[in-house]
Amino acid sequence: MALPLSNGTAQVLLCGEFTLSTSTKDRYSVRLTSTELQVQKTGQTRLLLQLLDCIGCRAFKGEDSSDAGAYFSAYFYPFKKRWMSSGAVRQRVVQTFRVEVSQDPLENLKEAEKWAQAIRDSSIQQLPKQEVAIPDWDQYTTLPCLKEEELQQDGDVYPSVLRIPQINQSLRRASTESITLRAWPLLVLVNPHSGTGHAPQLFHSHVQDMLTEAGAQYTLLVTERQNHAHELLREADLSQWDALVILSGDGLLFEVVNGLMERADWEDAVRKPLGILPGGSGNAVAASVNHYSGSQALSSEELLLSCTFLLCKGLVSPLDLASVTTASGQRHFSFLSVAWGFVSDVDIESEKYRRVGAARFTVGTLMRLASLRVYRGRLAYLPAQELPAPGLAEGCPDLPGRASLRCLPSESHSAPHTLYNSSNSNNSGKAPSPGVQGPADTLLAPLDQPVPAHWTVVKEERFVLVLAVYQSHLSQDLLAAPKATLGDGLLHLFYVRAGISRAALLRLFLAMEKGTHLELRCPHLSYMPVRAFRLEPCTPKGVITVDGEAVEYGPIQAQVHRGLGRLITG
Ligand SMILES: Nc1ncnc2c1ncn2[C@@H]1O[C@H](COP(=O)(O)OP(=O)(O)OP(=O)(O)O)[C@@H](O)[C@H]1O
Repeated sequence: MALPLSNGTAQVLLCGEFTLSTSTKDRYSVRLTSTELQVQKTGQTRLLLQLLDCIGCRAFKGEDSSDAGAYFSAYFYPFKKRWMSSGAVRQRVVQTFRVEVSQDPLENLKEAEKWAQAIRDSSIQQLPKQEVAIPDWDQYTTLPCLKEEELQQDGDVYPSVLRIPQINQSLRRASTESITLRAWPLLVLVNPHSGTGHAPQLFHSHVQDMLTEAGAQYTLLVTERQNHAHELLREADLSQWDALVILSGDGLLFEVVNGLMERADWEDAVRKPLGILPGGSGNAVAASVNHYSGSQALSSEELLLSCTFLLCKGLVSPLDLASVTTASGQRHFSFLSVAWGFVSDVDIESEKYRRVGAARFTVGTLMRLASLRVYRGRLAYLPAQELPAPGLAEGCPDLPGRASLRCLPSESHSAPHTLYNSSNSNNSGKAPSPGVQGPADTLLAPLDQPVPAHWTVVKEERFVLVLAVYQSHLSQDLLAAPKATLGDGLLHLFYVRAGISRAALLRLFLAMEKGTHLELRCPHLSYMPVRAFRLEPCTPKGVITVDGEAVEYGPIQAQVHRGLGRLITG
């Protein structure tokens, strides 16, 4: 029988009449279309639940053995107005129906399973459209370096005309694959030391039920020490998981990425989709993922719920990684930032205030402002406009489009599994020794040689901070690069020259909370999108951080590898 169209566009897939689990008295007419679940009690307004907001659906028998009926529950997380404050946040809505189409309990369960399967399949089709931003360089202007005479020593007087960075993005779309749904095995890594030390509790109170609702099968691993995840991911058999999920700050993600990049099979390993859930202090990548999804800025448990929802939807996007090399030849793979000066000092010095959570950065900022330092060094970069947008890194041919992790073809997940990959062990039984792996840095000259002639060398040598960031957020409260998008192949390079007043610097950071710092037209602030940069500190002591982790202090350089990794986003 051909089913009618529901509203002129969406095809009605299933129709039925059920009671609610809570009351078997009233009957509800339920229709599943390709975009929504419609629920109506006779004579009442129709309730419409968007499948875009649905993370899963399951069928089950009643607890009472004398109950012949079966049930299905669908889990939705629509945006709802906040109670007592502005804005809307996702909130859980569960619809449970009782199915009794026959006297036979098995028949009823079959019918409930048919509905649950159809709701799950249709929800997965309802992924947000896949969009990847490709910078249009004609529309892309940078904040120019000013001539010395344009600078005011106190930093509070700004020139009247300054070009502000703008990016007009042309959007390329790719279609979502759709293949039969299956349970998806995840490794969830939780850092009990991150943030205020409550990540394991957050997992149990907020995350695990949603993963179950989404049909995920997870292995939970609470890290026992620093570098535990790094060592594990360097050797683990990755074939048993569809994705690696990190409930922590950015530091544990850094361990995971670098563990994967130290494997002999790094090219495949780094393509394992990564999910990030905020359980740390800064939570920059989690805040960025929330931002890319179009949601308003959130923090704490609201951010966790939003990121868990996005994780459950399972949409995978390309993730740029920067290869960062230090003077001793160490190579780190970075997804977030390289910082020197004010930002890295605040990050590391505020470690002792960890117990106050994200507020540790505010305390650290105020303290460092009180004794503002100037750092001497040389900075050079390769402007992004110098090169066409780089192709994606070798080994990731099917991006930059986004695809649903939950629609990918089944891999074989043969049991039993150990955490370690036996094929990685040699005959002596020793773990393989880690080494520097990864794609060649074709844009960089060796650190002991001058930068290539076509690079731009910054004239100034006295800085308050140098910061390269490649996600929108530097922390959940700092929208540092509002135009940054996933897989844009750009390092967003900022530097603040010495001479800025404390008040002006504070204004910059306050404006950064809304992402409007470039609009302040501060003459001490420079910004440009680059593909590579080199920083050579002359100040003998200092802190350089990569993704918020302190690394060897001294000359350092980086180049972007577009779309080398993959991140689960919304
Ligand atoms: N079990 C553990 N015990 C101690 N340290 C750990 C453990 N597991 C991981 N770490 C380390 O804890 C440090 C802090 O973790 P992480 O960066 O994730 O949290 P955070 O600093 O609170 O958050 P953010 O980086 O977002 O500000 C990292 O250097 C990480 O390597």
